[in-house]
Amino acid sequence: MTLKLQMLGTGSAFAKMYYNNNALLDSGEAKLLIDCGITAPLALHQMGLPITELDAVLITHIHADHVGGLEEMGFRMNLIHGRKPVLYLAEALIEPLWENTLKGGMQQKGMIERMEDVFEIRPLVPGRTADLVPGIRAELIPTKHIPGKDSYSLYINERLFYSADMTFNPELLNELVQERGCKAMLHEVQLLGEGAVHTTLDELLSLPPELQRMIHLMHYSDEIETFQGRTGEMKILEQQRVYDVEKELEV
Ligand SMILES: O=c1ccn([C@@H]2O[C@@H]3COP(=O)(O)O[C@H]3[C@H]2O)c(=O)[nH]1
Ligand SMILES: [Zn+2]
Ligand SMILES: [Zn+2]
Repeated sequence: MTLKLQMLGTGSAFAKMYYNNNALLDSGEAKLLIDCGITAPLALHQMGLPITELDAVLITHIHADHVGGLEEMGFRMNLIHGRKPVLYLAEALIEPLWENTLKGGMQQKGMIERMEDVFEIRPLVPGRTADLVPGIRAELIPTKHIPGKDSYSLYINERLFYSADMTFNPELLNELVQERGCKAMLHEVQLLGEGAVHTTLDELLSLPPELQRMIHLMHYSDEIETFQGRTGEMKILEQQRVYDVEKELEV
């Protein structure tokens, strides 16, 4: 079973040269979308991938570059295709995603009163590996991003770490490699400024070279071109390129 990765976008929240940092994982048997930001429907359209081809969506946290495309996804799937998209998310995100994000645009008296009326909700328990779609299982790992807002990274198929949005956590990265057999890391990076809510390039460059070699950078700002050749042993994920995870991303 070959796991393929295609980033719909590799941009940070306010990037204008890249779509939102949302990922398509294809196991050959099923397709999982990780996060569905504002630009995700447009990116999928440009990739020529119908939303009906997605077997499930997993949400890591509630920022618009990670959930801003769910209203369109929900309405199109239900109103045009007569299907509820499968939505995986931590139990702690279910209520705020509906009450604070989706309800405003999607609630319709007598027709759509709850998120369950437009999505097939599949709650995830952090720390427990769940079978998401055929060929893809994942464990939610609570990570620090915005104080007071829940946010989760992913450990996929006991070999691939997906940071989502998080501040620097070298202990976690070391533990994943040394104790859990991690073979590749897709990691967000903030290129400029202090890392208040993200992980900075300088922080990642402080990691040992052998760990850096496992890291592929994503969720970056428009300045990324000026950082070519300045990312140590780390590579920069290319937007919409299809990667064979084992052959091209694992060390
Ligand atoms: O305390 C805060 C809260 C938010 N922000 C910005 O808003 C963005 C929201 O999406 P993001 O998580 O990809 O990136 C965040 C940052 O760019 C910030 O800089 N500091
Ligand atoms: Zn983000
Ligand atoms: Zn965020």
